[in-house]
Amino acid sequence: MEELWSTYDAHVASSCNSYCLTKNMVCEKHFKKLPEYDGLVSEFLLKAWEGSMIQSDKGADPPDSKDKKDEKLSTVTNPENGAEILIDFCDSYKEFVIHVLSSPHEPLAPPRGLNCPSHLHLPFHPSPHLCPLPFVGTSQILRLVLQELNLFYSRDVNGVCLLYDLLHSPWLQALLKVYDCLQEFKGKKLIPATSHAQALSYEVVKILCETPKSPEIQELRQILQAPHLKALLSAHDIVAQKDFEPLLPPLPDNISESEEAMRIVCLVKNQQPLGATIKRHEMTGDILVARVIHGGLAERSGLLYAGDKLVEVNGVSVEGLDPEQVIHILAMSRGTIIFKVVPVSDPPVNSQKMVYVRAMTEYWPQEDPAIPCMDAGLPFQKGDILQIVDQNDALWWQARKISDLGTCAGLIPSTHLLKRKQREFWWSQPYQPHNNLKSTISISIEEEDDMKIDEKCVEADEETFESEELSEDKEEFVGYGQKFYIAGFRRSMRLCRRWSHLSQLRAKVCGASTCSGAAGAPYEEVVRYQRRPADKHRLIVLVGPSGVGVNELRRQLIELDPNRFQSAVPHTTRSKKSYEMDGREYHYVSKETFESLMYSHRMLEYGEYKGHLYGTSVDAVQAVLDEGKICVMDLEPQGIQVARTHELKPYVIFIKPSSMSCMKQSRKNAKIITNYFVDMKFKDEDLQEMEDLAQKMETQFGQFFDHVIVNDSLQDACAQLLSAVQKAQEEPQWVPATWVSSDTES
Ligand SMILES: Nc1ncnc2c1ncn2[C@@H]1O[C@H](COP(=O)(O)OP(=O)(O)OP(=O)(O)O)[C@@H](O)[C@H]1O
Repeated sequence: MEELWSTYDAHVASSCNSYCLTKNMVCEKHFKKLPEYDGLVSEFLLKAWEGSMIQSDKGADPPDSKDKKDEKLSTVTNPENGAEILIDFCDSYKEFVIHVLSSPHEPLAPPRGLNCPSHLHLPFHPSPHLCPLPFVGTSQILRLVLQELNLFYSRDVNGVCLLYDLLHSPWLQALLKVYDCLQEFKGKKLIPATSHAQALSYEVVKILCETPKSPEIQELRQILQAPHLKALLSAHDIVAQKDFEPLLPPLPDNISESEEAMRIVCLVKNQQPLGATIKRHEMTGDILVARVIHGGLAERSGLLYAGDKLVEVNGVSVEGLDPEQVIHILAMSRGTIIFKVVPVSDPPVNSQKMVYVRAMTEYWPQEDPAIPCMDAGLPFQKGDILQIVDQNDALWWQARKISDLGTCAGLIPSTHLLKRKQREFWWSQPYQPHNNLKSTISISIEEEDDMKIDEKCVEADEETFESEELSEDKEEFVGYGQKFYIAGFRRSMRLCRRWSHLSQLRAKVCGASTCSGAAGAPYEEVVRYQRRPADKHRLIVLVGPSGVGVNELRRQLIELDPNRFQSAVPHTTRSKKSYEMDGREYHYVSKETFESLMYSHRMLEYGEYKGHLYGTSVDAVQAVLDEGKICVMDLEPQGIQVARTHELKPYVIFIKPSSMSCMKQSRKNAKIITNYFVDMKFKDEDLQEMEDLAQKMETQFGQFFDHVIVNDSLQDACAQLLSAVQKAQEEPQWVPATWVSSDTES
């Protein structure tokens, strides 16, 4: 019985309190508060509760648990019972509040519950004055509620303790005070007290100068003459003297019943574009709002929607006009533009979620005659991350660059449209490079030829080769003067990377593979990825034109902390030399094993050099990552696509040459590794070639580069590399969405 009651009490008590709160909150808007009712309610509840307890105590025998349901019923139906009185009172109190609010000028009658139980002897002094109420804040109401709760608190009513603590908490009180302040200001229309505050200030200063000096006068003069206050008053006057509220023309009196409902929209033109495009309806010839650009003036006004029919612009009827003529009227208008529109019956709702994509191609609206409005187009470059805000239109989406999220969105071609454009272009101009859309599909034969090394050189003296390779082996064996051995720097492997057979071999394998599967997609959906400390590290891939310093930087990074950074051990089919160890310089495997790795796409890169196969496998990279280290590898750009899997999550850093003049200076003593000379100095042609190649790489593969480092000063470049590698592992980065969706295998 007691358990039943306590639950019930807590419920009724909180209901009654919420009535008080509701009453006060509603009343405050219209009438003076009636504090006597608040006290009355609590007093009444308390007495009713005591009454009910007396009733329950009077019950002859303690009830059995099986009868609990019946008891609850009898509790409610017994007229002498406190619970019923409580409920009855709450109902009548609610009715009373509603009555007072709905008919404020009628004389007050006491609430029903307050008259009935004579044994409670409640005093009742209704306030005869109901007049408009000054603002009574929520924090004040809370204070009153707390006062009432105090009564319950002192008598240890069940559940009140908790409620009291909650309502009494300083954070709630502070929050409500802030809320009150905001509410108070919300209702106020801000009108300047004077539009000549600056002149007034000068006047005051003048008077102060003439009055006898005192510290207060001195201080006030200083304040009024401070430049920031002068600037503030000047800004105030500029705003105060302007009338920003456009005046709408009066509605005509003679609007017939049958006339379509019109909306008159008034926009104040500023430096920004209007943010809407128009079109002509093919059948009716009506001028319609085609789209409203997100974040633009029209969208922010909330008054124009795609599909609205334009009737007039600045009082000029648009009937029979071309969209261009309407645009001309808009362009000529200054200040306020008034549209008369027939609103669309069903304004479109954008319920799509925001999508982020990486642009895999570049787009220049100025060079695209098909764009509905050139000025509304959003130009972007390969690798830009775009926030797509609207995909309602099948052909033209709306997007922003994440580097510029505060601006209004722009039009970009949809995936479907961009692919169609690419197809049309390829069919129509097979021999021309595209002006505004450059393919992301793998390297063309012509350009690939530019990237591979001159075969004449490769066919140079084999003997020189052997002897030079041997001497390099020895040098490499001692690990650049260090006590540890660094794999993956052998000259044969590096030359092999550049060797033309690489692309030929890859062409054979990829004919049947999916390695260029997503190459044609103009946008790649991306998400923010933050590597958790327990996750494996991301693979670091360095890319750059031959001779730019990729290997030098990689070596310096590894030497900096060999326990943290490591290369993957490559595979080769050549036989092991006497001083070599399997798994240190290379993994020595048979041609069959190598080919099986190749055909099962477990090779990130591979090539042939002097009749032997060389390459780096996914497993070799994984082995480094499994040890908890960061694997740093050097890849030809064509290999990036293969490495882009959720398994390795590569972070690609492009090493870029600096300007020719800087390079001539910095590479004075540098040596190129070639297959025909050892320790050859850079010639001007080499540097020029490096620059050209870097440009080609950026144009073709720039969309895959997560970071670019210009290798001018070796020390700076190395510091930048270290910081980029740390960021890649520790800070959130944009990665393809497929890498993080758990069910997707890439
Ligand atoms: N910033 C720099 N300043 C001076 N010399 C540099 C700089 N960066 C690299 N070098 C030197 O340039 C030469 C070529 O560098 P490196 O061997 O790293 O080129 P690479 O990009 O790996 O080319 P490849 O792939 O053809 O081996 C080396 O002698 C290296 O020490």
